[in-house]
Amino acid sequence: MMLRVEALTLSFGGVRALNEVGFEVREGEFFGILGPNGAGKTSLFNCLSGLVKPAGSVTVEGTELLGRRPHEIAELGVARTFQNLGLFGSMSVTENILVGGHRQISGGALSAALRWPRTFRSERQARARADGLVDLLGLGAYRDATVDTLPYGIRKRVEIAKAVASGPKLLLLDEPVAGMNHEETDQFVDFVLELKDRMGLTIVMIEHDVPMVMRISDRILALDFGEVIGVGTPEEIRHNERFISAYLGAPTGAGTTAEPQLQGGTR
Ligand SMILES: Nc1ncnc2c1ncn2[C@@H]1O[C@H](COP(=O)(O)OP(=O)(O)OP(=O)(O)O)[C@@H](O)[C@H]1O
Repeated sequence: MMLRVEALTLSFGGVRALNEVGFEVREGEFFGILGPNGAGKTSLFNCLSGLVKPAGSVTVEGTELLGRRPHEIAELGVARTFQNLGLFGSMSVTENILVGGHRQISGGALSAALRWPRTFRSERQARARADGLVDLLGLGAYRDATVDTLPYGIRKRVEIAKAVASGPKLLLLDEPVAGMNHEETDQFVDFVLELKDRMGLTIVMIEHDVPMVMRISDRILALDFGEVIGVGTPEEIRHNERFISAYLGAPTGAGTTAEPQLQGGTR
């Protein structure tokens, strides 16, 4: 199992942000996380990336993550993007990717995808590697562009390129299409699915755009008030009564499907 979360519980004072949360993500899955504001999605990601200290267990391919520091978790092959762009705006696309790839790898999915030799150490080689990633991700036209000058959708791609430059096996995407228009969102979906295939990634994604999550995910975890209210295929979640009422704020009649009403995810 790529990711196994068991009895994850996190409190802030009297607020229980996560309550006995458990689920599993299989290798190669695209796993979406949905829930209204305050459901605990960001808290969950913060647990997975070592930013907070919950109770419970989180294992990646059998290795316990809880108790490890964020850089140790990154070294175990877990990469993350944030809601706000984590880029150096005055640096070029390639320079940003070089920063992301500072954790040198000598094998793994990225090397395989780009056919790199097993050991690859020098600055020149690191640059060649970043160039390869730029091409792989269709960012060639922007290679030397300063990040601040690029459209938002492209900057988001650069951020993801930076996150995967270290050759992770598990990628955590935190609201990647927030702030994108429909066209940018569609392009992003194509981009991220190709990236996943090319690099053999497992992806876990938080996103408020319910139709997009339904479209892209193999399976979905639905959270509300820090608890799991459903895990299943998009079709199963779409018909899950607890999920529907969490989004609409009231119980709904039999046969109702959530999707037409679900655009924002706010209560
Ligand atoms: N640092 C904190 N201090 C106190 N309470 C917090 C903190 N972080 C989160 N919470 C609370 O924990 C609960 C879960 O919040 P969280 O941010 O994880 O939800 P979310 O699903 O990511 O929401 P959103 O969609 O708005 O980002 C909320 O009640 C929130 O107010």
